[in-house]
Amino acid sequence: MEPVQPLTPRVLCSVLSVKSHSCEVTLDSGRALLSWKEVRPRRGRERSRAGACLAQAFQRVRGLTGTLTHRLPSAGHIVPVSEIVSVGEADVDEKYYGMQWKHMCKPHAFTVHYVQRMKKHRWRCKAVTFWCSDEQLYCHWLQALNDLLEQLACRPKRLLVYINPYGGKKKGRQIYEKKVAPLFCLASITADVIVTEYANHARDNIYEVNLDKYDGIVCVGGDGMFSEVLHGLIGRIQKDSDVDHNNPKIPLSRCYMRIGIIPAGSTDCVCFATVGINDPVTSALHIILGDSQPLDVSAVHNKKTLLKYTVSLLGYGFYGDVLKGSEKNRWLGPARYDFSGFKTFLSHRYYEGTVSFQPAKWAVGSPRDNVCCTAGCYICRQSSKQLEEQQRAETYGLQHNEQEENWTTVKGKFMSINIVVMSCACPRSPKGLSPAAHLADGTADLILVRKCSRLNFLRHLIRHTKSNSDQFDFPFVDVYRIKTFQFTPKHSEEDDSESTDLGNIGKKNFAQICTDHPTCGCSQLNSVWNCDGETLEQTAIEMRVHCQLIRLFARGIEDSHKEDDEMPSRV
Ligand SMILES: Nc1ncnc2c1ncn2[C@@H]1O[C@H](COP(=O)(O)OP(=O)(O)OP(=O)(O)O)[C@@H](O)[C@H]1O
Repeated sequence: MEPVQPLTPRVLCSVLSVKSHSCEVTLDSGRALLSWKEVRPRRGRERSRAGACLAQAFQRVRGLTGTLTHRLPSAGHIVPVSEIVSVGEADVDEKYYGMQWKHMCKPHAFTVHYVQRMKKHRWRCKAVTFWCSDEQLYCHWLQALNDLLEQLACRPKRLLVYINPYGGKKKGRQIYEKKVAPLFCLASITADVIVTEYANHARDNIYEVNLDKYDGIVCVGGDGMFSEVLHGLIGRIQKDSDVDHNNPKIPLSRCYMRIGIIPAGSTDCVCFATVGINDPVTSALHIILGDSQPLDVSAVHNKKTLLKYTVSLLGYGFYGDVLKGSEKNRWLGPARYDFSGFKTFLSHRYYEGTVSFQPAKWAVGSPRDNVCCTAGCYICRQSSKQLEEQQRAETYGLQHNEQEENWTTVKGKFMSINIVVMSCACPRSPKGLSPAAHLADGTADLILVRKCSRLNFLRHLIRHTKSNSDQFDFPFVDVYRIKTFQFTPKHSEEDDSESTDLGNIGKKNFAQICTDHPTCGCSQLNSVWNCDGETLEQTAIEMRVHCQLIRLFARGIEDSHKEDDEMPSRV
């Protein structure tokens, strides 16, 4: 005979005390909700024994007779169990105990730490302490809450943390120690911390470390640091599964280990676009809750060599030049991007080349449909289903041959060519470069800005900063939803290096001079690619989007209207 399991009640309800107020506290295991609400004494009726007793005790201590009920707001609090950070025995302060509970036997208290949503997607960890006089009841509550938390299998227990001590304002280590480590400790997460000693330390370390020990990798730094971890993890997974990532046509193995980003850089674009804010505490809480957001990754190749992976921007022309210019002025800190942006705008360069791409015909959305990617995005979920079907088909040898699908080619002179895998929203441009781009739909948005006047280009740029204007609504801007892309500059590197033509050599040298003296008005032949904040040496590239290749400890940007509705009221 099977042992009989003790029956845990689906709903646990008790009158406990919160900050000297009697509250009806309910734990609904079925719906995984914890709620508490003040017990209001009704006129002409007696209070519950425990409630009356507690209220009297506090009234006596504080001399609040007759005023207690007026001081309490009536609305309650509801916290999903999935948003509880931890539950633990509370310190029963001697002084507090002596003063307020002296008429009772020994009080017992437990504290629930939970996520509270603030404005603009910011999260904070709040605490509420529940008091009761009955030890058995107290144990029952602790047990019930901890049992429910134990069932949340998505929560990480052991993390590998890389800190870039030189990213952004060089506060990575401080941010981790002061804001993040205490929260991890509260949530009983153990972390192995590595403070990087050189660029690419994290990437190289990921190739060597035993990843089975960890439930996730966390990087403390900016987009550059995230990119390091991304390259390390994707590279490691391909190596372990014998996939040649230098072959641009080959499907890559997906990485199921999640990456968390604690923002501490000059640009925290990936964090901002996946969480909605670059705030270390908010990101730490998303990690603790075990959020999981799939993310598309594009692989950029030159012939048969992998150059880089990108999750945000692959930009040629304006954004390539801004990055190149900013690198000369690193000493300016984050202000280097403004300075370089201004200089690049004044130089007003355009570049010639041929763009070819395969449109994502199967995609559910389009770049101009105004459907933004939010937490639980319908479009990304559709892609997850399609991806599963595709994988199933591949298992049965029914491979889909995309080589045969049509390519579109555009030749011309471009101010900028941007391919964005996500919206690229950041504090400066809250909508991003392509507001309707999705995090995990297996596509990228290609934005072609053809040669135009300086004024028109300025108008296009300014629209990125306004929430109600369409930056694509110009005759010189085209936007496409794509899955693969190729670019051949008019003056390819090979032509330049192999050519012995005197005219070409002269042109090349002249272009070099003019790069350093942009005000002379002649055009530099080629720009550089800005690949998630790093320059690529090659200009002739091909790119392919890999649907949901990695996962982040994030959930996408929560709908702010929904967020306001869900914002619990205070007791
Ligand atoms: N210990 C280290 N010393 C020097 N460079 C490092 C170190 N650790 C990491 N890096 C490199 O520093 C670069 C910038 O890091 P990070 O992104 O954290 O800061 P940032 O100020 O935001 O820079 P970015 O301009 O890339 O946004 C990354 O490319 C990373 O590879």
